[in-house]
Amino acid sequence: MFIDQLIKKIKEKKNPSVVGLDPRIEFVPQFIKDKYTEMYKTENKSAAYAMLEYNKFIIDAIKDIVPCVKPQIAFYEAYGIEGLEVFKETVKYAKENGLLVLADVKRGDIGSTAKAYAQAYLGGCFIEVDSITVNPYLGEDSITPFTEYCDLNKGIFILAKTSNKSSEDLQDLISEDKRIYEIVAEHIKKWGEKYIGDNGYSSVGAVIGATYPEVMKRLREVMKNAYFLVPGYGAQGGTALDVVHSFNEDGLGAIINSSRGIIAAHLKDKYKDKYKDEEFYLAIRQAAIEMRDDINNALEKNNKLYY
Ligand SMILES: O=C(O)c1cc(=O)[nH]c(=O)n1[C@@H]1O[C@H](COP(=O)(O)O)[C@@H](O)[C@H]1O
Repeated sequence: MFIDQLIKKIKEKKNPSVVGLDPRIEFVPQFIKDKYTEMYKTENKSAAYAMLEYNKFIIDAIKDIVPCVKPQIAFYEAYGIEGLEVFKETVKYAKENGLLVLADVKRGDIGSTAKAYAQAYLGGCFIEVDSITVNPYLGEDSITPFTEYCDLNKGIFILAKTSNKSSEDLQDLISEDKRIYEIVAEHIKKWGEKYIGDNGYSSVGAVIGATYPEVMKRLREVMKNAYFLVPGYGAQGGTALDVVHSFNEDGLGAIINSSRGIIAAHLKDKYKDKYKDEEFYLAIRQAAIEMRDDINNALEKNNKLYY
């Protein structure tokens, strides 16, 4: 089961965090950009391949620290065909280096179309990843084509309560005395029941923003067996003390994402003067270690540290 593989990696690395590979050209150090500007005539191609090299530096710097990476496809789509090639190469490189890949693609469509999306990402027709993010608002027949792959060692994380401010517009509305996100959570629980692995967790997980710790507490009660993917730590203001609520008492149950907070660490004042341009990846490594320690310390304080 995907979820048991994820838990195994989390335990091996003693780290319940994931680095979001969400590259922006302005994050890429000049020495890499110069190399690709010389190599390729078109701006799109040179930018995309510069981002690939930057991603590879990041993967090399964090592969012994984190269990997985979460590339968000929008940052690759923005560079067209070359961007998509770079997405595929990034996934391939991460897998070759022993990392699980949670592709953030947020798919959701009518069943027949969802089947094609599932084929593309979980069936390997475009690229084979370990899990993807899914949008639940089209209901059960839009989810089944993805959950069917959970029998084949794949997983999904379904949006329950997103980290952005405007998630309140729809997700917090009340229907029959419940918030919409609570109703979604009940569905996620039901959809995941068939896919519970050896550790008691389902390969059908939920996305809950780090920016809503109170909601996290509530949804932890609703979905005991769901693994939570928790974005919003760092750049969006979520803290280790906030995300502690996403873990169960067994110290498992959540994986916390940070993208900009890690992959742009070399641009922060804190590290800028410490590392040369060519050593940018050392700042990224240090930021990933600090995030791991920050979360583990908070778990320990709350008697939830597993290892
Ligand atoms: O599904 C996600 O990963 C996601 C859900 C959500 O509610 N909020 C959220 O920020 N994300 C993604 O998580 C990442 C957060 O990036 P940073 O804010 O840079 O750490 C981005 O890739 C977002 O698209």
